[in-house]
Amino acid sequence: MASVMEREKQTTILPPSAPLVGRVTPPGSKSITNRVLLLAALAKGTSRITGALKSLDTKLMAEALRQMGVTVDEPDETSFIVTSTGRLAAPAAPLYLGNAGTAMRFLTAAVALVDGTVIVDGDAHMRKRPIGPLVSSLRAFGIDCSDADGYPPVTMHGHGHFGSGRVEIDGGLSSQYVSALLMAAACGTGTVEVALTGSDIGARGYVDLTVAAMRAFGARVEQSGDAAWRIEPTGYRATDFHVEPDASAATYLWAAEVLTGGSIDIGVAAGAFTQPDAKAYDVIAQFPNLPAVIDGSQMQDAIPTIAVLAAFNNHPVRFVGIANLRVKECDRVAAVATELSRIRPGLGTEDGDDLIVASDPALAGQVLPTRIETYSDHRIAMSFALAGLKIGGITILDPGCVAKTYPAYWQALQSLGVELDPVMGRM
Ligand SMILES: O=C(O)C1=C[C@@H](OP(=O)(O)O)[C@@H](O)[C@H](O)C1
Ligand SMILES: C=C(OP(=O)(O)O)C(=O)O
Repeated sequence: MASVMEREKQTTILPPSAPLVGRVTPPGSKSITNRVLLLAALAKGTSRITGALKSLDTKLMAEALRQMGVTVDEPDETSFIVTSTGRLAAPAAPLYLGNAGTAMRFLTAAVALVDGTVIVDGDAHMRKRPIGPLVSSLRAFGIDCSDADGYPPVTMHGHGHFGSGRVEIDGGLSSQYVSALLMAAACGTGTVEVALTGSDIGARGYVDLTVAAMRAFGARVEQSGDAAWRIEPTGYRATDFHVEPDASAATYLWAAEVLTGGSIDIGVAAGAFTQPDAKAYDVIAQFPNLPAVIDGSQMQDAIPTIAVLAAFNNHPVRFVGIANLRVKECDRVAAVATELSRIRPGLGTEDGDDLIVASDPALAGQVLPTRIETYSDHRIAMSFALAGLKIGGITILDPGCVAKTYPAYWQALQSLGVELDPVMGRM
């Protein structure tokens, strides 16, 4: 066994000798938790959020809201109780959002509702993730804000309201820009129209998720045509809200099930999710005959999962529509190609913005000692752990990075009978 000193630095997966069988419920959805935390903060009164995700990304959102005078209580492991005046107060210090894309983007628009100056910042990774299109769109709408050459930190000089009229946004790099504007727009002085310009948004399902959450908190938002939304200045109404489990987290369990020929009950049917990544279920279910070409544009966070699965497929797989993966927690196109090829040279290659996984069913059962670099990216850690279910010697470096969205991930694998060296607790 590895020494205590090494515990936080790595963990090695021992391929299970039997199919994985058991019950694991994924944690609450990150996307939905961070939407409803913000909407509850913009509503006057008390909202009880149950089934919520408690992880780095949602704790950073909750902390930022507290800095702006909102009371966010945490009575148990899966609930937040949010009490607000419906207004966000100017914080005494910059808001620090780590590498939480949802928190960074959603708050960049929402802090326009503050009467005063707010700095919205993240960690070194976030400072490389573009915010320029959102900031330019806010500026063109008449909101006084600036960024650092298209990247965080953002400095906002808010006037206590969002204004009214038409705000245009290029959501080509991130759908989160569109969601951010939509959520802030219900706190306008009049009707706001949010209109897409430029390239279409990749994962539209996330915008649908935003609209659904807004409606649950009393907003009136209607889609006009394919590329615009009209939002009435209703503000938000405090509401009790139950968050569904995280579909991206579910992809690791679905993949573990098909890879080991097991049976993992995640407590919710794939068809019951409202999040876009649930589309991955139908793809994963086709293993070991995954489609030869997979369009990842509508299930982006599931692509590292499916790419690792593809390594054991019966034939190669080309992933298309995944250029946005280059601006996630790390450049996931490069990271997946590099780390697959660390397992076996040529297993993953980049072709423009596409990813090609060569696939080799004979990998299963081999011992190929490999140290997987995770680039502080939870999804690289969680997806490459799947390779360790079939190949001996897979070591995941910095396993604690799963804390971003799935702090109990290693515990979940262990509860299904997977042995880890060292044994891992909650991150
Ligand atoms: O709106 C959301 O909750 C999310 C949108 C997606 O990001 P982009 O819109 O940047 O593609 C996704 O990758 C992210 O994990 C969550
Ligand atoms: C891209 C992701 O996160 P975010 O953009 O919210 O940081 C993710 O969770 O895979």
